[in-house]
Formats: sequence, structure tokens, C-alpha cells
Amino acid sequence: MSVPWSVGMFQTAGIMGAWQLPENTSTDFLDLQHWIDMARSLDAAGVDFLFFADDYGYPLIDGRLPAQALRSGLNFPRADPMAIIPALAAVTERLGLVVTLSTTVEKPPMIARRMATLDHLTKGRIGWNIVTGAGQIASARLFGDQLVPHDERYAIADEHVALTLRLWQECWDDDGLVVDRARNLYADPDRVREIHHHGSHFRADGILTTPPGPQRTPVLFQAGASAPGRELAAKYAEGVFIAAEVPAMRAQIADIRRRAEAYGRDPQSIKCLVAGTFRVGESEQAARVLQQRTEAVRTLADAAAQYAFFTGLDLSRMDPDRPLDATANLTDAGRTNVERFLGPGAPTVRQILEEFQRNSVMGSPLIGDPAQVVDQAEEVIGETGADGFLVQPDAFGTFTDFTTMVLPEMHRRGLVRAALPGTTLRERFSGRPRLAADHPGVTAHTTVPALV
Ligand SMILES: Cc1cc2nc3c(=O)[nH]c(=O)nc-3n(C[C@H](O)[C@H](O)[C@H](O)COP(=O)(O)O)c2cc1C
Repeated sequence: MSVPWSVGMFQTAGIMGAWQLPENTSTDFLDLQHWIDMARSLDAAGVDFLFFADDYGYPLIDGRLPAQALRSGLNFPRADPMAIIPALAAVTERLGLVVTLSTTVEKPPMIARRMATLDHLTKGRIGWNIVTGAGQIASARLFGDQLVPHDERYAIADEHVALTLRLWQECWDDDGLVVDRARNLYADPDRVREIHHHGSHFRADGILTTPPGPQRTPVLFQAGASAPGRELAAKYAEGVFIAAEVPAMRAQIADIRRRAEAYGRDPQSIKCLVAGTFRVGESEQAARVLQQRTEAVRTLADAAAQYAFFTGLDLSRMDPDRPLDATANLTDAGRTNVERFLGPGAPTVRQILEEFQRNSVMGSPLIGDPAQVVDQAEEVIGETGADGFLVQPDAFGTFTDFTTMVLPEMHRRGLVRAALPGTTLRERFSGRPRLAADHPGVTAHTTVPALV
């Protein structure tokens, strides 16, 4: 736990909040101006970063997209957030930009090159959210691939990140790019080198052709809280996104920090951000009315389709009066939202559906006037040991309620920084320009002979 808190903002390149409400503007997500306006206002508000979740997958039940997912716009449709990022970099000065790329779908040199390019274009404000893929069943089908079993996806992710880090950390020295016209020397052959990686899942002999940007390696985030997900976070993440009930989040954070210590990392160097919904109004009454309007547009059928997206499980076919079967956790889709509902005092299937109808994956909202929601936020941070929030969009798909009502109250209490230090995302997020000295991207670094 640390003060000041880090504050990031959650989006997808799709519809957000309760799109059925007339005030919701997220239906403009295919209009670049929608994103430009949002990024500008977040830049002015001084939050740490704007984050885009992403996935090639979508809800799938019995091998088909359920009609309900289309009707209600559930994790469908989606655009590609990577295409939006450069435009946002051009109209903002301080805002960090964090984007998701899956280690199951993308190959290491592709991620390394795109992220290194974006590190330049954003002037060191880019971050990578490492995931193995929530909607992996639909994604594998779309790509014509076999569904890779859950734990193997994480083994692939581990090797993927190790290789991608080598491409960022080892191929170029800081002074490899010379651009000396008098000496006719563009890049120095003594300061650029091949890496060689021959692993179980990847093989690479070559060079990342993009020179390092201001951060060299983008800030590394991770999301996916199953046991192997927490292991991946403990090894590589600088920031982790979590969403669950408070006791579960406390346990997840403690577990990630414990595992990080076993990797020789400072456990406090991993910042854990709670995915928080701030349902705020000028008065508690106004906030409750907004919450009711938001809940009213979601049905139990919506909840079932969305649960299927995250877990591959069809709750609508299960006995509503019993808890999930313990074997549910053998699913080869995401497991965070299965593990979350197992164990002592486990809810029934009906209760899980009702929880998903209200809050989907994000846990209970903080509801009230600005002072009340910030009181609740302080409690969540105190009880979980988290380091800040990944703020969900409001009911209208934007962050206006947060930036105009909640953030000023956080500032008044000294919970967030008055001014952002440094210029890069990593400087602001963790106070250092590059990966920490105990990060495996640095400790695993071996000096490789340069080109001759
Ligand atoms: C705030 C937050 C953001 C997330 N963003 C993504 C995302 O962009 N893409 C994705 O595939 N999974 C994302 N996840 C994780 C998924 O919910 C899912 O748990 C994961 O991809 C599957 O891994 P698991 O088996 O460890 O749960 C996010 C989770 C949280 C809490």
C-alpha cells in the first residue's frame, strides 16, 4: 500500500458503461474524436494513464456467439486499440497509454517492435498489459488454432515475456544509434547485437530492428488472477490489475507479493491496482438512482453470456440452487472468475448470475457522494494493501463523474499526486526511468557479443 495512489482509467475499444442510457457516448467508439476528447480531458485531469483492455475473443456458448451478446453488446463488437494510440499520443503530453497484447496470439518480435515504436511515438508513455487471453475459446477458433490448455498458455506467456524482454534489453546499447553524418555512421555495429533464444515454445535468432525508446522496455502490467496468472505477475509485472471481492483481492495481492519475493524482487515494487467502479453523484440519493438505472438495463441472460466469455461456462444450464461444481476450475478459458466463486461459503449459480448482472467481473461499486466514495476507496486500499485504482468508466462510458467529483476529493485528502513527476510513464508510475535492478529483464541480461 502506498500514498500517493496510482490512478489509471479503464477502457476497451468498444461500448462501455450502460450503452442503453441516452447519455451514454461510448457508442461513438469508432469515431476517433471520441477518444481524442477523452484523452485530452484525462491529460488535463492529471491521472496516470488510460488503459485499453483487449481480446480477439467474444462470448461463445456451444461454439456459437449467443444472440444475447449481439443484442446487448456484450464484449462485442470491438475495434483494435493499438490503432488509436498514436492519435492519443499526438494530442496529450503527460497521460500514460497502456494497451493489452496477448502472449497467446502475438509473437514476441511483433510485440517487441510495436511497443518499441510506440515508446518513441509516445515519448516514453507506453505500457503493455500482458495477458494470456480472456476469450481464448473464440479467439483460438477464429485463428484456426487448437485451444491451448490454460496452464500451458501461462507457460508460453512466461517464455514469451522472457524473450520479448531480451529483444528490448539486449539488442541495442543506449548509444547504438549514432546518426553521425560526418563519420557516415548511422548505427554502431559494436553496439547492436543478435540474441539467440532456443526454448520450448519459441525460437529466435536475430535483432529487434527498432532502437530503444525512452523507457527501453514499456511499463509491464499484468491481468489474470488465476494461480499461474499470479505467478506471471510476480515474476514480471510492475503493475497488476485485479478485480474481486475485498477479501479475495487482499489474498491475491498478498500472494503476488509473496511470490515476487521468491523471485528476488522487492514485493513493494509491484503496484496492485483495484478495478474500481465509482458510482458517484452530487448526493448519495443521486448516485443510487444512477446505480438503479445502470442495473435495470442488464438481464440475467446478459450475465450468463458475459460469464461464458470470461470462463467458457454456461451458467444458464446449471442447477441455480447449487454452487459451481469444483471441476469448473478445470476450464480452459479464464479461471479468475471461477476461482472467485469456489471454496467455503461459495455462492449458488443463481447468486453468481445475480452478481454478474450487477457488477460483471468488477466487484461491487463504491456508491455515494464524493466524500462517501472516497471514504469507501480508502477502506478498500486499507483492507487490501492495494496501491491505487483502475477506474471503470461511469454509466455513460466516460470518466467525467470521476474527474469532476471524485478526483478533486482525492486531491483534497492528499491521496493522489498534485503534479506528476518525470516525463515517462515509468517515472510517474514507479519513480524510476528503467526496469528495477532486481527485475528479471535486467538480472537475466547477458552480455552478448556485438555484430562484427
Ligand atoms: C482490470 C482487468 C483488466 C483485464 N484486462 C484484460 C484484457 O485486456 N484482456 C484479457 O484477455 N484479459 C484481461 N483481464 C484478465 C481476464 O479477466 C482473465 O482473467 C484472463 O485473461 C484469463 O486469465 P486467468 O485464467 O488467469 O483468469 C483483465 C482483468 C482485470 C481485473
